[in-house]
Amino acid sequence: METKPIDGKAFAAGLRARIAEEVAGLKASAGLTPGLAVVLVGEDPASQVYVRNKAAQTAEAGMASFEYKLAADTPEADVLALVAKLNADPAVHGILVQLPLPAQIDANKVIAAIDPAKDVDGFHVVNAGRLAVGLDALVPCTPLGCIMLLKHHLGSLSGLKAVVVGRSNIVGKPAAQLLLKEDCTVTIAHSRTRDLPAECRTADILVAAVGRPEMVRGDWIKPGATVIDVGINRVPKDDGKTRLVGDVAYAEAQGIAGLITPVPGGVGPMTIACLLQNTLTAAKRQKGLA
Ligand SMILES: Nc1nc2c(c(=O)[nH]1)N[C@@H](CN(C=O)c1ccc(C(=O)N[C@@H](CCC(=O)O)C(=O)O)cc1)CN2
Repeated sequence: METKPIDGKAFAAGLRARIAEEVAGLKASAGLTPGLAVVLVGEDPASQVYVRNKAAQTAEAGMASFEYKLAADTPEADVLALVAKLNADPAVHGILVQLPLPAQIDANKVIAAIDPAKDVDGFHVVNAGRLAVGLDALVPCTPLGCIMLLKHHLGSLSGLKAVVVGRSNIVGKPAAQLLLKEDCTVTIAHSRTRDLPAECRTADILVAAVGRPEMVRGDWIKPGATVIDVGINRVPKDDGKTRLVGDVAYAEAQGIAGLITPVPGGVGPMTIACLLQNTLTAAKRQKGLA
């Protein structure tokens, strides 16, 4: 069987172009410029790259970008004060605090302080709860991107068996909720799941979001299944440099999976494109335009 790669980079570029067009239309018709504030605390190298890319892609889409870079030893109270200021700023429609945060800051407290209407990460319990009960919500960007890719390539997901490996609040749980909303039969598997390989082999759609390099082996995949690899793991190479691998052993999946997202170039680029989509949605809702 031929295994086809899902080109998330190209899909994300198309999505960003459509968002930019809508932003231009909103500016012209309603005088509204969506604004996104991104807060980075500390100097984690990967986070610095993600935040830089977020700011650049926000500006490219014609939105207003507000960047806040705070020192690694910033007290929690200062981050909460900044969030309160951004909540009250009418030019800011979306607020994102880059994760992970330094140890002195409780991420749950910071997320809880964000106005749910501006929570473009979709991590606030109000948005998680709204998603769970089927109300309009701001949905976490990475799982939203996974569902967009799946629907684009498979059409209807109704009736398909989906296994999500990983139960994080950021990816695993919302991905499962979104698949359920698409009428999939969903299992959330994790490190304590009995016979994880056998569970994975039942999946028409296998979502790997565990953060462990190449944990999902080729013989865990049902022939013809669609594999969505959310992992972004940096592993050492022989020459002392590093390379990115996913949570799925990509080479082993060849000839077994029907479709698979590569790492890099699969789910990753969808994260920022969906952040822009959420910012546009948040801005429109705040102005009563959606
Ligand atoms: N507040 C948040 N923090 C974090 C999130 C998030 O959604 N909200 N997700 C991740 C990091 N992330 C965005 O913040 C992110 C990860 C990966 C990519 C991406 O484009 N990956 C590329 C490869 C990039 C590389 O070379 O390192 C790909 O997979 O092709 C974008 C955004 C954690 N924190």
